[in-house]
Amino acid sequence: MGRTAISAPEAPQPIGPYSPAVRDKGAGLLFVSGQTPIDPATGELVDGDVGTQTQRVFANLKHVLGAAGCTLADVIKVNVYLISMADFAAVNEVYATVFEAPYPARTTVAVAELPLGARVEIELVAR
Ligand SMILES: C=C(N)C(=O)O
Repeated sequence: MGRTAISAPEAPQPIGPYSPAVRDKGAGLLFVSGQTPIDPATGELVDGDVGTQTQRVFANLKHVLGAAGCTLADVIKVNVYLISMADFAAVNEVYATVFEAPYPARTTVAVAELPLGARVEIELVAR
């Protein structure tokens, strides 16, 4: 199997049957599962607005990337899921503090719902 699961003890544990990240050795890519704003200390969503939620999501993503020996500088593609495009500007504000140009490619979509009632979920591809 070309799939190597990455476990990330400092990140929230998966809330379903998936791995925090999977490395594809052949392609040299790391696929990081969508992170929601779960506080790993409590296992619950952080209190606060979408900006606070986005900060928590990136903290979680950094833990998963770190467990795979990667950083945000290794990220090439980002998928952002929101429950409302009214949150787009607030998410971009946080996003611009965590990535530097040249920015990864990115897609942002609004969906009907996210797990646990989160306002934002973000997944990554890194190399
Ligand atoms: C939170 C997730 N990544 C999921 O449920 O797929």
